[in-house]
Amino acid sequence: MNSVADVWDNVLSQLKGELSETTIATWFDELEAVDIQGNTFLLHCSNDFKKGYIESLFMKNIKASLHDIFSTDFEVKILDDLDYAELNNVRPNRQSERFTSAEFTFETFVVGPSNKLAYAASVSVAEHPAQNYNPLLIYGDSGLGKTHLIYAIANVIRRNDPRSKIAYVKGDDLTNELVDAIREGKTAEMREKYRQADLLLVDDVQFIAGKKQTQEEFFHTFNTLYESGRQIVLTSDRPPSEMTQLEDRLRTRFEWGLLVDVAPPDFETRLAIVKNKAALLGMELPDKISAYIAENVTANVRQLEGTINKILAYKDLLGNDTDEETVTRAIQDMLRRSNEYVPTPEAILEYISKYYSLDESVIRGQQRVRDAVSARQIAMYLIRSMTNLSLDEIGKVFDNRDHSTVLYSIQQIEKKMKKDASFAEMVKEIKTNINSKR
Ligand SMILES: Nc1ncnc2c1ncn2[C@@H]1O[C@H](COP(=O)(O)OP(=O)(O)OP(=O)(O)O)[C@@H](O)[C@H]1O
Repeated sequence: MNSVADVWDNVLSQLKGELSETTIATWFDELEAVDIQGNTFLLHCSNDFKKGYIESLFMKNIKASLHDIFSTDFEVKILDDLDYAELNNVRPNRQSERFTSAEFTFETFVVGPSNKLAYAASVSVAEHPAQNYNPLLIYGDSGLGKTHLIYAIANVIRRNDPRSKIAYVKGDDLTNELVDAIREGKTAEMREKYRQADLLLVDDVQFIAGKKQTQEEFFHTFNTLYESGRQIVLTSDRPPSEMTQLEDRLRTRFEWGLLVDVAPPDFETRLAIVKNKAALLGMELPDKISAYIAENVTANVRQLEGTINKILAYKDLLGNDTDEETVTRAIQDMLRRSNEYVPTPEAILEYISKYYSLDESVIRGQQRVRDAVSARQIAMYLIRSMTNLSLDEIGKVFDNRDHSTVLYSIQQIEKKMKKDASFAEMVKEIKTNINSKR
């Protein structure tokens, strides 16, 4: 099942077992599936009369079918034209909010030897777009501030010219978006969106490598923007020379402008980041404690942030001061997570298949029997939380499902774990057992 529309097709075929063909043809013909948001399935119907009729007579049937498909309860909401238009308008605004957020700015970015070149290049691009470095490509390991810097660029450009069109996309989403656009016959709209941008930001561009059609589209978008003097900023986890599956014509273009790397911060920078983050959270950390954190959490800034968030949570939960014991506990938690054994998706599937006594092919496949659905969702959740696979890559493991189906499954498990302690315990136990197989 690959999209909301596929889910809806499934619901309709289930309803055929309960309602007559005429009923379905008469009342359901103007309904279209729009989205799944959390546990709410959104439909749209322009005809108010039919909408009201379905709401009063058939909601139970729709909910029951969704329950059969996903083994969980759903709310169903039918949007009228006004709601529907609102839903579509809200989305673009959300993205632009990130560019005006005070969180990811140059002011909140701590500069040190490991990132000063990337910082200086970003400031230059923000102040003089498409003049000095086009494209700008920032590369480096995860959690070292690449996304922070491109948001900061967008922030300045938006501030200097509130009308500037900024397009932001993640490399893996670009492929998904293209697939959807092709399916819905909307490639022209998609092109328009990116080729009109004054500033194009592509985060984790390495994900387009090896994707033939995405690279083809991106090549033309790149050329259009570049030739008309618009700024392009890319981030990736490696330099273009190491993107083995990237087409040469893109590789050379990525290298036209400036390549800058971000490296793990040194002790002084880590210390400054710890102090900054703590201050932003309104927490006072004794110098000794800040230094202790900076000495022990060294891999990346995301871990430093995670440690500070944990200390804050312990303080809120336990009401204790930031003594060395609390901090050590928070750091150990962080480090344990980062040193964890990383199982392969195959190892996770193998364990779940035994646990549920289900054939692996059933878990990977499309069958919707109850156990298979739960086993599949748990497997997706565990692969996401125990490996570094992207949603897209996980989808491939499960019969080429798309990333939104994977995301949906993961959210279901997260919600169920929050609501149901014994279920959470069971998932934890499966995880521990997989970990113990190292
Ligand atoms: N030098 C820095 N100063 C302040 N905060 C930083 C710095 N570097 C990173 N951060 C913070 O660390 C977190 C992770 O950074 P970010 O998301 O930018 O990493 P990334 O390099 O894009 O990683 P990924 O490749 O995984 O997306 C963010 O909350 C960011 O604000």
